[in-house]
Amino acid sequence: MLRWLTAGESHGPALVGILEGLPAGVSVDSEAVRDALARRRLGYGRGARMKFEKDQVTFLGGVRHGKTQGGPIAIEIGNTEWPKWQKVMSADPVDLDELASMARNAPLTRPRPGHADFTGMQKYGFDDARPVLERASARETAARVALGEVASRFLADLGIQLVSHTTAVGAVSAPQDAALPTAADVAALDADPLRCFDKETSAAMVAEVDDAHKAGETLGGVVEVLAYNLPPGIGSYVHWDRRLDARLAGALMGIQAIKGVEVGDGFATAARRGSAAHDEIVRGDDGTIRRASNRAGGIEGGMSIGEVLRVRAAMKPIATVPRALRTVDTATGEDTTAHHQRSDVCAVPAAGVVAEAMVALVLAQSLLEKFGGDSVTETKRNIDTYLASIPDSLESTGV
Ligand SMILES: Cc1cc2nc3c(=O)[nH]c(=O)nc-3n(C[C@H](O)[C@H](O)[C@H](O)COP(=O)(O)O)c2cc1C
Ligand SMILES: C=C(O[C@@H]1CC(C(=O)O)=C[C@@H](OP(=O)(O)O)[C@H]1O)C(=O)O
Repeated sequence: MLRWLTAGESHGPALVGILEGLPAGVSVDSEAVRDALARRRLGYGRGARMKFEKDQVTFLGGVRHGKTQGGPIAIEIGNTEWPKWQKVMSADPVDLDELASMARNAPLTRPRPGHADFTGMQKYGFDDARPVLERASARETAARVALGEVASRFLADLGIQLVSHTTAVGAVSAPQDAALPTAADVAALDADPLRCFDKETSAAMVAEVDDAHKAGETLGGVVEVLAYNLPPGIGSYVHWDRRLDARLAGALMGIQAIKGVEVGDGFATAARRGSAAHDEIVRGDDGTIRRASNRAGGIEGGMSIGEVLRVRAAMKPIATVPRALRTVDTATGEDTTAHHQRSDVCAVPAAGVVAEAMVALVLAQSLLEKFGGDSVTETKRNIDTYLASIPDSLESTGV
């Protein structure tokens, strides 16, 4: 079973991610993880911290000479902000008088609506939102992207490629019928300020971010993740928690600020009549069975069907709004406005990279559940044997 965990605070010394259950023989190194993390920092509308902070990557275990070894993989991502926060975020007790004199340590008692601040204080018994926001912060997604990159390398060894892109920022959306980007388009997507595949839409998104910034506002949007060459039969219809769509939805929903998930045409499908909603099974020119369309987004009955997997996640606008929202000061009881320092205006492009990482982890987990394997070679052999065992009468796309 593939499982993963992250630990660490936004301004602590480092984040740590652990991935357990990946076979041996996956090619990955620090540079690959650094590149993945650099992609997460991209995007028009991100805040000051993205410009001056660097992600310092160290493998602490599980990889030797550029190959996974089959044991747990531990990756540390150092926070370069740490020197400024050493006292405030020290694990060991510190001189309280010194701490009291530090502006950086002033208790955060004006909880921000849309964040975990207020309820986190209630729930964990804090009189300061600092410990809440330190762990609730999306800085943690750096650890997920690091682990997701290792999972992506495994998928690539099996011939499966992932692509993520931005389909909406605020009220600006890419055309519904726009062509889907493929693995060959990833460099172009990463070079686009919003990671949007449609140039005209991207320019409109830049203008939308500029406008929001000027108005002291923030923006959300929608990202899409595509998986190519996924074999049919990953996941299962037999039980709710084995459904691939359920797992993907949970993983995407588990990203900070994601408030909606769609598989395939999702909500649009709900408005269609049945005959225009599903993907007819037809015989292609080469004689194999395929789908006449892919409205389902590559999943039926909780299983991959061999068509392109397509999932979307909707992100709410950044909650630390410069035009500060109303709150109550928990120290004085007075009505006030929320705490605000620096913040992103829009982090949708970064959320796409995080969503891609979560999809990579879930697909790797579901593939390993079906095919197992202690080495990548063994997993690959098991996939090939399964595909070869499907009778001619059932041969379809992806087989
Ligand atoms: C990549 C990424 C970057 C984010 N950056 C910020 C930020 O700079 N400021 C902020 O207030 N929220 C930011 N967020 C969102 C908050 O972390 C999120 O709104 C908060 O955790 C509450 O959302 P929840 O109710 O879904 O947990 C970011 C989210 C992601 C995915
Ligand atoms: C640090 C990252 O994102 C942070 C996520 C975040 C939040 O509230 O989620 C708030 C901001 O942190 P700070 O308040 O320290 O500037 C972002 O910069 C990162 O993505 O690496």
